[in-house]
Amino acid sequence: MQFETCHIPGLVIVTPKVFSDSRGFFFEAYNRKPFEEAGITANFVQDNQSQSSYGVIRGLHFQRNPFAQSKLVRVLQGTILDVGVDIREGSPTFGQHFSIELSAENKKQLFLPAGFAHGFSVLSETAIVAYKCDNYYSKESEGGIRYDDPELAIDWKIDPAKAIVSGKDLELPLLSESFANFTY
Ligand SMILES: Cc1cn([C@H]2C[C@H](O)[C@@H](COP(=O)(O)OP(=O)(O)O[C@H]3O[C@@H](C)C(=O)[C@@H](O)[C@H]3O)O2)c(=O)[nH]c1=O
Repeated sequence: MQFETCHIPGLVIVTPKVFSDSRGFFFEAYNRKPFEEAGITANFVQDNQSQSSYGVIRGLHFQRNPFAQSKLVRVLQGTILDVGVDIREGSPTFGQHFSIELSAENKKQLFLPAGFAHGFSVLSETAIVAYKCDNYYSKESEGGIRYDDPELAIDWKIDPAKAIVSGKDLELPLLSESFANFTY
């Protein structure tokens, strides 16, 4: 299992060790010990799974305290562009985002600690996404940011005319509306 960091502290790219043989392959998607050794001590309590077709963008979502969630995201089928936006108050990288292609083929996972807004776009015909969360779903604690906030300028790598976004997500506020007190 390989753990890599990126330009935003806290985000971790996890690449499993894959054992291939004549039957197919095997890998450990999660094992508490190496994750803890890599500094990921999240106590996962909920597993989610969604299926989406090409052009779907889900996000950008987060939950407020006391239900803020760390997430470990992977793809069971297809390819997505997974995106994390730093919304940690006082963070030097506040408002910056990181994106990475996660696919059933590359088997990469993205760990996002609490304090990140999360979203993904579907780059393949369909995609099944699975993610572990270390806090329970709480409708009352849900928050979000517009996926097409010009300030974030996220390239979702899909034709904007083909974007499929839920009515709920289209009504999300901009980063500057949610975090009005923050100055760059
Ligand atoms: C997230 C969630 C939703 N639901 C319900 C609420 C709603 O009726 C239905 C669909 O919810 P949503 O439209 O919010 O689903 P979705 O847009 O897929 O929401 C997810 O997006 C990705 C990007 C995340 O990071 C997740 O944390 C989550 O916010 O499922 C649960 O019962 N439990 C959950 O944990």
